[in-house]
Amino acid sequence: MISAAAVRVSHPTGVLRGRVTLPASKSEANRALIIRALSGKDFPIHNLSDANDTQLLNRLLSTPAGEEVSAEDAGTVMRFLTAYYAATGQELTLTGTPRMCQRPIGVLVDALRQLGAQIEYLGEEGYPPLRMKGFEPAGTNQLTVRSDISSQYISALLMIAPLLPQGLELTLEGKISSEPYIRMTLAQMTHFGVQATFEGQKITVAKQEYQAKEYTVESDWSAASYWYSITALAKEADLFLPALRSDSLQGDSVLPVLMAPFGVQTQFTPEGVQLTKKPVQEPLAQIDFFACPDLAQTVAALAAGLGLEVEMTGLESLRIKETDRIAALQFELVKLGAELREVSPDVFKVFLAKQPENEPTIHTYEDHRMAMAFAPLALKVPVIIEEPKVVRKSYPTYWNELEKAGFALEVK
Ligand SMILES: O=C(O)C1=C[C@@H](OP(=O)(O)O)[C@@H](O)[C@H](O)C1
Ligand SMILES: C=C(OP(=O)(O)O)C(=O)O
Repeated sequence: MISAAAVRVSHPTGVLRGRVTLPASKSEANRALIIRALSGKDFPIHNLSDANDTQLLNRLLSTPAGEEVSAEDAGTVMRFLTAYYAATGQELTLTGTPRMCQRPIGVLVDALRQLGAQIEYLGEEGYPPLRMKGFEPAGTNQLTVRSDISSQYISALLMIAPLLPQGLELTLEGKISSEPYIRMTLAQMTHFGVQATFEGQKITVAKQEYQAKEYTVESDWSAASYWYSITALAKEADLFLPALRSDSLQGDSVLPVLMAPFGVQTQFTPEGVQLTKKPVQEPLAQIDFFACPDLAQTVAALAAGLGLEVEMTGLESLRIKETDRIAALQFELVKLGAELREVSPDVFKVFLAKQPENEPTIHTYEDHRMAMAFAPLALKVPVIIEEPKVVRKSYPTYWNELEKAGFALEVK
């Protein structure tokens, strides 16, 4: 099924009970893998994600790098490896899918060049592919970097910071987008014995050594969002999601608060969370995704499915992800009878526009989150999801889990 051109998804009863398996967080896993490689030490990383983004990075770090390395469509792999290969002075070409070569990397390359990395653009200035040509410390440890485009540049720089001759003093310029991911990076560095300070717009990391220490990756809250949406759209739902914690490092663990107005009750237990369907409350007037951009598609599709009009802000970074996610949402929501319109600069609103199509076919734009965010709508009308294999990026077992939860899947 995973290789089919499309899959028709429906749910005969609308009633869901039981236990769901989630992938481990690819964000946490990929940080642990980079830190382990930088430490030069060996230690176990438990619950490593089976997501392609993580499997790919693990493979690339555990075999000698060839002349050309592909980060495929994985943003963290591309950005974290750029800094890793720079700091370790490796000479090779780093590239990715055609879409990856449209995702900007100039902020990171500029910063690494200031530190002494020799990096050449092989295509368009500011974008992969990159030719990594070695590292000669430049004598500066003070950098100012824009923080309003992608937090992945900052995380990449922070992880190599303790290896630099004088550490790093990083001043963040502008709004700090996806900030919880920066805090996740610092928390994982602390776990491995590296101290840093983050005050206002300034992050300081002295030269230090990473310590070997076991690490257990938490389940992925971004993946959990699809089960929140399923719970909200179901007639009745009681679902258990294992290995999620209330003291999570992941910013997407804001879901219990975000999803309560949509009628999802979250109960934490020592083993994970129990989701229960409740009546929809007064929905939030406006939801800001600046700190949790990966939840935007889930919420936009859910609002359309529930027939709720919701204002969304903080969507700037969506244009440079796996696809232009704003454009993708605008094209696909129409099929569900909704419209995503920019009502003022940076404020988007899901409007209810017309009757939904009978059996909409959702195009997924090589974006895992388009497939996963729209499949839950099968609880309202059968939906056809194109290119279902896209889920392998972060949640390869997604379709099996839907089947276990009573969804009917028919390969097209
Ligand atoms: O650091 C990370 O693990 C991530 C940071 C976020 O990207 P941006 O910082 O580019 O918003 C997020 O969207 C992505 O899925 C994972
Ligand atoms: C944006 C994402 O990933 P990345 O930037 O790491 O490709 C994502 O998983 O939604």
